[in-house]
Amino acid sequence: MTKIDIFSGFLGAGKTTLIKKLLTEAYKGEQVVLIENEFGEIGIDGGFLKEAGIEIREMNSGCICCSLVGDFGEALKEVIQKYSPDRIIIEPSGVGKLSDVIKAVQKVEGEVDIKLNSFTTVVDVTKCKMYMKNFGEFFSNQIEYAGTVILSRTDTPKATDDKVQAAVELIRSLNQTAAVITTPVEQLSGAKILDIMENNRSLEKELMEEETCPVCGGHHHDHHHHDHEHEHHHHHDHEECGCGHDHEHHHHHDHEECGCGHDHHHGHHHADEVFTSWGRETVKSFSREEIEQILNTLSTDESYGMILRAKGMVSSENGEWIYFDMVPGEADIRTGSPDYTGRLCVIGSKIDETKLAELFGI
Ligand SMILES: Nc1nc2c(ncn2[C@@H]2O[C@H](COP(=O)(O)OP(=O)(O)OP(=O)(O)O)[C@@H](O)[C@H]2O)c(=O)[nH]1
Repeated sequence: MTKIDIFSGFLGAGKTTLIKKLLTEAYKGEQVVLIENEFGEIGIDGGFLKEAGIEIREMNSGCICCSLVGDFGEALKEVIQKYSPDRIIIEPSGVGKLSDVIKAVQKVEGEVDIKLNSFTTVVDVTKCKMYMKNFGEFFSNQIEYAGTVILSRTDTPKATDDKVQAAVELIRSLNQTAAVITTPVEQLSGAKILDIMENNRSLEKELMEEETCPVCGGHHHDHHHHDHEHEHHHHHDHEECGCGHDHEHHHHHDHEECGCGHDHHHGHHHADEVFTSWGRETVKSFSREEIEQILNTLSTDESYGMILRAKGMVSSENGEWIYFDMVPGEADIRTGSPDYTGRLCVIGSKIDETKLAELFGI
């Protein structure tokens, strides 16, 4: 039996950071396979995880949701047959829909020995409101279908109590049952996080399970079995055409774009209609100051489009490599070991690729 853990989350939310923590603190000793579905031209996360000895299968393809159902099922079966791992971690594209991933896994559930173990969504607490407003279709889906929501960046000064509270309320408006983790993740052990993800027990439920039930006064073990268990319902119920899309309110006209033969119009957007990724390989060297400047420009200058994410590794003049990771208003720049070539990736909405190339001077 292979357990499947899905970690969804918008671009830059902190999925990889969380997965790394769980790999060392919670999944130790287990045979784990990570399946990533990167949106973008370059799968930048692949490298370091590969170094950690973990198998990765990347599927860089434009039509994310359909390709998920297509290659994804095969990839999943192949991995299970080849490795029979204890666990498979799926990190879907940041702009994918969690419901699509869940459906894709359910489709192979009958064919191989797997258990859909957990669906977790990482949400950047500082951007929750803004993303929900601008990219609700993708962002909200990830929250709606989550068993656990983990707030990231609750450790930063921007995350005031009011802000965290407001984010929790927004999340609650979409999902009443998920456990929402608001404690900064570094204060929790990986094992603790895994326990929350797998068991998602509300305090109410824990109280119910105590020897003397605070509600009925009886003992729940042995003969007294009351029905106080509130099972969580994940939304598994729209499975019609097998392409992984929700066609509930859609009429089937004759538009065939993504190969699944169904109509995805009427307010239903593919990630690649809304988000663009711009990626380059480059041998150009940059100084730390240049990268700082560029990232600052991307954060503040709207003429480049609505930039959601920039990430890369480039060489610098002194032989060191500069690694950067940026979400609007927040850039992490560090040095690291040389990579096989310099890589840049910028993701956003309505981005101006020509201007981006000019900005990076390539
Ligand atoms: N301060 C703080 N930084 C975080 C937290 N989580 C993630 N980050 C930082 O945010 C950046 C992006 O994190 P990743 O883990 O790569 O995010 P991701 O969701 O995997 O990103 P994509 O793969 O691009 O979708 C990195 O620089 C992380 O160090 C957090 O809880 N607190």
